[in-house]
Amino acid sequence: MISLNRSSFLNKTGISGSCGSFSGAQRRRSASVRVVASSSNGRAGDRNAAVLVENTLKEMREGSAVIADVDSKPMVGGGVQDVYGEDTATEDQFVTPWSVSVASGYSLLRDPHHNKGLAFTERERDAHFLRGLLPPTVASQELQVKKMMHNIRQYQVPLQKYMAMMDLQERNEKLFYKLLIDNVEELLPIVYTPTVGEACQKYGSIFMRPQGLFISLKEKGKILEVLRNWPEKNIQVIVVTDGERILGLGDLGCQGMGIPVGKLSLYTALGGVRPSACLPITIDVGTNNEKLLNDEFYIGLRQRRATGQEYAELLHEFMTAVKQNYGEKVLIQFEDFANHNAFDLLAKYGTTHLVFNDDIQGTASVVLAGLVAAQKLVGGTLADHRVLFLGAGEAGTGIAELIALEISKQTNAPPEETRKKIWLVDSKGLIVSSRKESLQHFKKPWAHEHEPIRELVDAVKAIKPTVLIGTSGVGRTFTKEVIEAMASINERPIILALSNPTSQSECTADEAYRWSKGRAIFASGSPFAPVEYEGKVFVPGQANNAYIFPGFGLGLLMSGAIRVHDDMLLAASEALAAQVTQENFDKGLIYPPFTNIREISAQIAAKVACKAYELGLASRLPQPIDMVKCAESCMYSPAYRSYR
Ligand SMILES: O=C([O-])CC(=O)C(=O)O
Ligand SMILES: [Mg+2]
Repeated sequence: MISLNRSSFLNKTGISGSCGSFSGAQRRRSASVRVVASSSNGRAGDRNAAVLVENTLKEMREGSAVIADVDSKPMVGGGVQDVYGEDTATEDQFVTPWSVSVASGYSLLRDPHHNKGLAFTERERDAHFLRGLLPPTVASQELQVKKMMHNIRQYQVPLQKYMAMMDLQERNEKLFYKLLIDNVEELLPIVYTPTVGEACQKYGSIFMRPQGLFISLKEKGKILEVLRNWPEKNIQVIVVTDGERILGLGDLGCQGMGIPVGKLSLYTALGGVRPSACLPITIDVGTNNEKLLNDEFYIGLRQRRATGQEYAELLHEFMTAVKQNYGEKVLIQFEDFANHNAFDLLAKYGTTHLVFNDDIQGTASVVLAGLVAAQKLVGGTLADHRVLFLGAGEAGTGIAELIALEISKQTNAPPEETRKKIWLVDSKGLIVSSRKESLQHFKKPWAHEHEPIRELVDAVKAIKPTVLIGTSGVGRTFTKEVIEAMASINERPIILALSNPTSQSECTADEAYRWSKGRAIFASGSPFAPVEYEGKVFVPGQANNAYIFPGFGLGLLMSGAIRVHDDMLLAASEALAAQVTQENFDKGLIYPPFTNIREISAQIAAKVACKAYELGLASRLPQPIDMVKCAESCMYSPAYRSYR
């Protein structure tokens, strides 16, 4: 192992003085540079490492170094500048030495960011001390993909496929993303809903290696230190959960970690954000899930959930530490918090941090996109619709609000008026004004004048909605009677069963098509296979926020946005709706397939970034001329790089 202090670093590299391609900020920070090269084999390793350090520093000047913080492309800008976090660096990083690790030999094979397995070329095997550590054959990345897909398809049980994918992510990150990008439709249900839900339920017993950062009540007062234990310094997106409402599966405590990990792998695969810029975090304040508390394999704090001031203080320390450590342009995505915290956190930090709640805002944006697109199939405008929700939590009220906002924009009517087209049913029945006093604050705008109605089917008959949306988290609640009632009112009823995973879906695709006699325009949160009904094949759409958040986040990062604004959500919806082709409409689809998701994400990112500039919320100047090109050019590529 070799450590170079500042003077030998500068002497050896010749960086002092002109500083080559290093920027002013990097130069200032060079006082804290420590270059560490390690090898597994003692003195020979030291010699090898010295050579590597020389070479790497040379390559760093040329901008082509194989160093731990660099993925194939920097997020924005060029050369090595982003490696040093020029835009996200805070004063504090001046006193935190960061190190550039040069892995070689055995440690290179064990480093998931750089490992290529059998794809290391002969020259690379010589140059990086890999001789003998690999069998003789050299394989292409394409062959590796083929082999991995073959292996994954052998597994009958989805959870086994999930574990194989997680194992790959920990072993060879680029191959993991190549697999996911090239086989997105097949692998999305594995690394994401529905399988990720089962993985969270069984997280303790399938736990092998920790992923992400765990911040529990034990870390109170030390969260900044915990953040600094994470190896990557240039973080741009954090997905954080407290595990209280994981999909529609309820409180899974610390085992909710599967969700931030899964969401961030989509940030990279679907949105092109560098993996090293992504940080999954689970905040563990306990769990009220008795089964987990009594499970000997449970990995979290064995106590009931902290609430009130204790909860608020921990969250506040977290939010403060994130800003202090990563600056104000790090995107914090709240995921799968329970209603009572989700709305409060968004309101509390929406004005001081770059925060986005995927369940409230991401889901709203994807559903609005579907409804905008559906106008091509049903005719008319959004303002012609009456919408009924089953479920009045984050997703339900979030979607309702965004629809009302869009109709207001289209018609110039105030939201108080446009909200009247939208009705919600919760566990007590239709939300009506006579219930107003006892309602949680986020339900109050939806308490319209009407007599109380207990059952969903009666609400359908009374309200006569054109659109029925399930956000209840309770499976099989769109019964035959409910769907038949929708079909008797509408020629083409729009039915969205959004709860996840599949077990919690309000109805299946088969039920929606069969009970509506093939007339429903149907989409669901979790994927369903195509359905054959009376000799015709119906392909259900997937109304999942995965269409939105990766491109939305990319747009925020591209523009250096400092706050999220509702108009950006509307822009994302319009961009997504515009991607639905005539061919998709001909199949009854209101969403494009996931196969082209990276192009779709680039379009969404471009529109979101444009809106950020328009609203004066973008900090990255000058504004790019061609936003789509800019989005595409800063997307991460999973292709192997050549290590000279
Ligand atoms: O994760 C998903 O599939 C969608 C989502 O945010 C949720 O259901 O909470
Ligand atoms: Mg969610």
